Amino acid sequence: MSAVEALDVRVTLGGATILDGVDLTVAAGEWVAVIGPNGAGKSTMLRAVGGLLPFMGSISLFGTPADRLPRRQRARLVATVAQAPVVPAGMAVFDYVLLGRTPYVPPLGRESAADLAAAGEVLDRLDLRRFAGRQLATLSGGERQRVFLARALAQGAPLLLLDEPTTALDIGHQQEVLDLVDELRRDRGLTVLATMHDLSIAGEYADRMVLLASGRVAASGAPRDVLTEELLAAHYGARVRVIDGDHGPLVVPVRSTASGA
Ligand SMILES: Nc1ncnc2c1ncn2[C@@H]1O[C@H](COP(=O)(O)OP(=O)(O)OP(=O)(O)O)[C@@H](O)[C@H]1O
Repeated sequence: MSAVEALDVRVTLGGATILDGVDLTVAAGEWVAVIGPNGAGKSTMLRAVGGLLPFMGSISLFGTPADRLPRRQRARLVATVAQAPVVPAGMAVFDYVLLGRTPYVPPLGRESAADLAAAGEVLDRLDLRRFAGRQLATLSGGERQRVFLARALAQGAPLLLLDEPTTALDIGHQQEVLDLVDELRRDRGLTVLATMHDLSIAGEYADRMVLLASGRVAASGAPRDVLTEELLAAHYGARVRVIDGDHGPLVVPVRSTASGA
């Protein structure tokens, strides 16, 4: 069964067509990276899959049409890390991560010992325990980004939607976070749909890629089929060399000869 099956998804915002008939399938346990230039519609696609905006067409999650999933049930299936999540003012890191357990807390009830343990375990795995009592607002951008991921992981959902999960992270933390997500994918069969701007990193971790351009799928397939010099020139206007890496193609930007010495 597919974790995500999106067919002919169309989104209009402010009178403009943002997604213009996008098809996207993600098999359970797969990691699919959505790439494409700024404004292509990557975040919009993730938000449609996550139920965060209205769309036309159809999206099914684990075989159930998304619009038939009650909110609470959807939250047990899909966890999203947005690009810039709204952070409640004055909230401590542990309490924020604990919000991930909301879909399991009975109405008017309190978090159980298991919920507290789940939040603590994620903090440990992301090496964030020392920040547990700190106010979220006092963390650095990269620390905060890992806390956002921690909250999503605490949700324990089988589908993880990541919108640019590594933008604020240094190279070591980028690898730490993506390796952890990959490990969870192997251990728990987690499915990952992620927008990613770093094409080499996307190619190393993703099984498949979908290249969006102007709200349509311009290419999709294995990283080596999508990360080609021709496609990247055509859709990003980028001069790059693509070289073979151990785990996928590596994309190296090349300076224009006209501006070189
Ligand atoms: N509420 C809105 N009204 C009008 N246009 C919108 C609205 N929200 C988003 N857009 C436009 O939709 C397009 C796609 O936005 P989206 O955030 O999905 O792009 P993206 O591919 O994720 O880009 P980036 O790489 O810059 O994050 C952009 O041109 C954006 O300006």
